[in-house]
Amino acid sequence: MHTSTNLASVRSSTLSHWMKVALQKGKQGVQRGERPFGAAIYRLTGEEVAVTCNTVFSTNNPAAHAEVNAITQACQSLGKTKLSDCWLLATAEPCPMCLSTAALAGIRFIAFGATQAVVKEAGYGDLGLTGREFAKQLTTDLILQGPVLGNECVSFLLNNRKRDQLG
Ligand SMILES: Nc1nc2[nH]cnc2c(=O)[nH]1
Repeated sequence: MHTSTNLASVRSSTLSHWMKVALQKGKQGVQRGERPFGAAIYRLTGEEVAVTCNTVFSTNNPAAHAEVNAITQACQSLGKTKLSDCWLLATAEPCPMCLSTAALAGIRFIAFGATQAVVKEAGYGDLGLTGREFAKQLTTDLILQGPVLGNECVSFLLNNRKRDQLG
């Protein structure tokens, strides 16, 4: 796992731009009553493949995290199950479930905004293992880069703290 170097040679300004798109989608989700998480998938060439938000509430599906939705949508849109030529952008550090899904899809490049500590502070699911800790256990080589657009992503989470008690 690498946390600072960008081996996929995408400019940090490009990552910030992609993160803004994910953040915007997360904000749209909040307006519809969803939890404050957005994600996006871009090809290394710069092509936008998927932009999604958390839909746990509207689908009654605890696995409908923004990142899992993005991976599902990207695979369906590209008609394949491997996304090894893609970046995954997530407004918050992906949880172990999302990282597992990304690894299964062959994703090697992930950028996140807010850390798991902020996710926890905002009252959202803490599995006791951060994405960064989990990534170290994976046998796949993963670049997990963050924070990207950290201040904006932290504010987004903290301004939308959990009010429900449903997990
Ligand atoms: N990264 C991330 N963490 C979450 N915790 C609860 N929902 C989510 C989500 O959609 N994404």
